[in-house]
Amino acid sequence: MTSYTWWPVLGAPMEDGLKRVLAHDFLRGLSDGTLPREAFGYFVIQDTLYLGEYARALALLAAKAPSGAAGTLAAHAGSAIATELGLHPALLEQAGLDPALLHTTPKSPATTAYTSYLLSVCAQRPFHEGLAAVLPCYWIYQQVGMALATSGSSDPVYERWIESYAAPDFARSVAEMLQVVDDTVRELSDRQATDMAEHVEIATRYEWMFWDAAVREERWPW
Ligand SMILES: Cc1ncc(CN)c(N)n1
Repeated sequence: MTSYTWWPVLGAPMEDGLKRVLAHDFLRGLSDGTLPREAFGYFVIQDTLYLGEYARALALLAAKAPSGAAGTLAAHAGSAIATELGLHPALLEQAGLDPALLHTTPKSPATTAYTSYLLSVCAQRPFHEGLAAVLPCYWIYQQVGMALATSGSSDPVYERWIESYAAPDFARSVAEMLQVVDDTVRELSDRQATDMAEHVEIATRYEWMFWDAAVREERWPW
């Protein structure tokens, strides 16, 4: 990471967030197999809802991107849906949960907040700010996948989830996005780089909140 131009500018808020994420009960439970199936199912369903909006956010960014990055972002908007979403129904089934829940569950408060934030930044703010908002989504999941893969999980369903984020295919797509971030940061003023760092910090907090909502099985008050 240290070889990237963006790392000194954007690395600190994500590293801090990553420590908190790795210490969270959700990921500890995924790793040692104690995570309740209900919390995992809640996460997978909410993640499906999240990924649909996330793909839209990437498509909005693709439309604003400089020509060198537009193709990468447009391709990612498609692959976010194809690869990650492809896994979710199978994970639910393997976990003994009903995949039909994918079609009947509404977005939770945390999912609503995170996806609304991503969509508004990508639609209404300059390209570099939107890019900063989606960066933790890539970087944190890759780091989580690699960290958890060192010991794996005794639970085969959780192990399958971990493997998907420790896989070379995911690493390749993260590397593509990190390169886009690098090319972007090189062209920015200090003020613009600070704006990026603020979005990285907010999105990193949302990543933590997303796992936290799953453990609490967060619901709307009515
Ligand atoms: C909430 C969330 N953040 C990130 C990722 C990884 N694309 C994800 N699947 N879900």
